[in-house]
Amino acid sequence: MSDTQALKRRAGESAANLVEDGMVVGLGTGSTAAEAIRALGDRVDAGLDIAGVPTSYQSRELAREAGVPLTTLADVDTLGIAIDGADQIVGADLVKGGGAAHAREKYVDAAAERFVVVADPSKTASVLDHPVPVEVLPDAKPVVADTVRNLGAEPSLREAERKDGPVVTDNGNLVLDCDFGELPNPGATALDLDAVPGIVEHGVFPSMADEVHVGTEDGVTVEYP
Ligand SMILES: O=C[C@H](O)[C@H](O)[C@H](O)COP(=O)(O)O
Repeated sequence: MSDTQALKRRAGESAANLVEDGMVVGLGTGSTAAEAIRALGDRVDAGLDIAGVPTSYQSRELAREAGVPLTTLADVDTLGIAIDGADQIVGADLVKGGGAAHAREKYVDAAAERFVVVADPSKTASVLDHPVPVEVLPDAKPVVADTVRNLGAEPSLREAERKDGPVVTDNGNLVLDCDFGELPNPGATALDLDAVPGIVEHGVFPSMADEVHVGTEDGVTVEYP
């Protein structure tokens, strides 16, 4: 395991330890959330009684492998906690969607009573400036690209690494990575993008994190932004 992955594991285990018997847990996507899912699987093996709501194909398959029972939002009354990674973190503001899972992540993370972000130290910053992943309906790509240019961003279609052509999300859509430079007011950028027809969801998660667990060489730092 790389040094960075070991830090992600620390963060994931720390968040997984917050989960209590009887809880429904939102299962985030990505290499850090994966560590939390594996740690939850170990706790289920030891007798913890929970159900997980996956946010992607990846998190569903990983939860199955780890032995975490699964459910859906439609089948539960409350979601006690969601554990998810992030591409960049400034206080409670996040940019997410490096794995193109941000649409499902956003409604699951928002539905949780407690949204816990897990990360390695490279994810924390003093200002958000990560390109914003924007999931678009395929036919809407040209008009959404024009609109985000008018909003001041440079969009680029996310290409797949191991297939010819673009990334297609779990929902059958495309992703435009939109470089706005700095995002001094993430809430305003989120509202701008919310209003664009053809956008399914974007990766600005303003004021959403309740807790941030960062794995470090010495342990885990926990912030309550
Ligand atoms: O779409 C993917 C998600 O938003 C991930 O949670 C995010 O990209 C962070 O992933 P990782 O923990 O692998 O850096």
